Amino acid sequence: MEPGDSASGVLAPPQGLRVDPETGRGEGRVAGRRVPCLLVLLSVVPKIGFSSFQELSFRVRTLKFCNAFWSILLNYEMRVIIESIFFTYFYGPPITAPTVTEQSHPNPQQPSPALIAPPPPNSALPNANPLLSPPPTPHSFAPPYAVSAPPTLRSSSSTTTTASSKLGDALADDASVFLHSVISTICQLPNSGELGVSVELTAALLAKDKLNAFGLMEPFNQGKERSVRAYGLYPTASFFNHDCLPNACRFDYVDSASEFSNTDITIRVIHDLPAGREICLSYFPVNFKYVERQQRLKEDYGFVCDCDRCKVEANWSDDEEEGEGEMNRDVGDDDMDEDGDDEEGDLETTDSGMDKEGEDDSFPHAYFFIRYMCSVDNCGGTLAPVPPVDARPSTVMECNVCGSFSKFSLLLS
Ligand SMILES: C[S@@+](CC[C@H](N)C(=O)[O-])C[C@H]1O[C@@H](n2cnc3c(N)ncnc32)[C@H](O)[C@@H]1O
Repeated sequence: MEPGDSASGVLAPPQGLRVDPETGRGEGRVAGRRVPCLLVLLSVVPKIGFSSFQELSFRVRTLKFCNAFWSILLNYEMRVIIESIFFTYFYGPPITAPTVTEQSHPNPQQPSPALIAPPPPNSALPNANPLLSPPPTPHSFAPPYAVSAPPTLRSSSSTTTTASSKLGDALADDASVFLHSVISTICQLPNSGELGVSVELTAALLAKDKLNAFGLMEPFNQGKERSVRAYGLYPTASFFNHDCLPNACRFDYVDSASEFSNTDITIRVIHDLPAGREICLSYFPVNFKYVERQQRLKEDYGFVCDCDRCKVEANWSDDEEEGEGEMNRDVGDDDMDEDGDDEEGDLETTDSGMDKEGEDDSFPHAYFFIRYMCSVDNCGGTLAPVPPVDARPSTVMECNVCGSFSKFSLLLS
């Protein structure tokens, strides 16, 4: 740790974390200095949260989690668009000096100004209280395990441009036409007459917003695919680009049994990073196969991934893909017990977390799977070191999906 880093292992702002242009990917988060793996990069409160409507019970439970979590629900689409407008008009200026650590809802009695106001009492929307009426339809478009943010929502050029000019050309489909009509009726935004909300803007905001949300997932269940229960928008966390071999990962503690359960997220690095290294998350569990990953990224995020792992796996046969799990274990038996290389040392690490010399060209990420992928069946979670407690480094790795802990022996050996 360095001066300014907190005793609980949070990276000192703001020099620790930059936002830099990344060729072909807009902007991305970059380590402003060497980041040791035990540090928490970000710990952030959602500016806006909303239920996925897939689980009615969750809506009730969010009230318990956090009073400041915006829980006045209309329906999903309605909330998305209103929230987006709110962001665009009121949070449009770029996040120039990111708040690296935000206190979790310091005063629930005074909701954050980021929380959008409920509609006026004379709202024309029928059944506005979600606890009284089921949602009209579950949404189908938001990805179930993802973080993403459109560059334009809070891009560096957004300070002076109007909302419509910075949102690009989203297609005005039926949903946006409908939403626009609803908004026009009920959404009494300050200055709305002056700013105007067109159908195109509505469509663009809808498209942007769905890329911005972090899904807060169902608890891990080995036999069941996890679905999203709620979404949160965490603007300071929205600059992380995707990599299929991430060097950081996201944790939330919605289901924590303790009194501290809430909708905050933390981003933690999984291994040491040199200054200048881009910091990436995986937008889905790391055990997804190549074809599945590419499809997800294309459909949900609009890009073709050409990360190091994809470059290698693009040439793999189906057999190799199928045998991946087995392969990992084989390689692990060879590597784990003997190498014990020291991540705290000065070796240049790749994004598989291994020093370059030790990598196998045909399967460079074997090392990543051994060290950083959870070994619990069907989990696919990423392991990150638990942050220090009272400035004492921990020796434990935590899985960001199933929450299991394992010994962190290699790093500290
Ligand atoms: C969460 S945002 C990340 C921040 C974004 N780059 C920006 O400038 O605002 C996700 C979007 O970034 C871009 N992106 C993220 N990872 C990428 C990657 N590995 N390759 C290409 N584009 C990527 C895609 O446009 C994606 O929809």
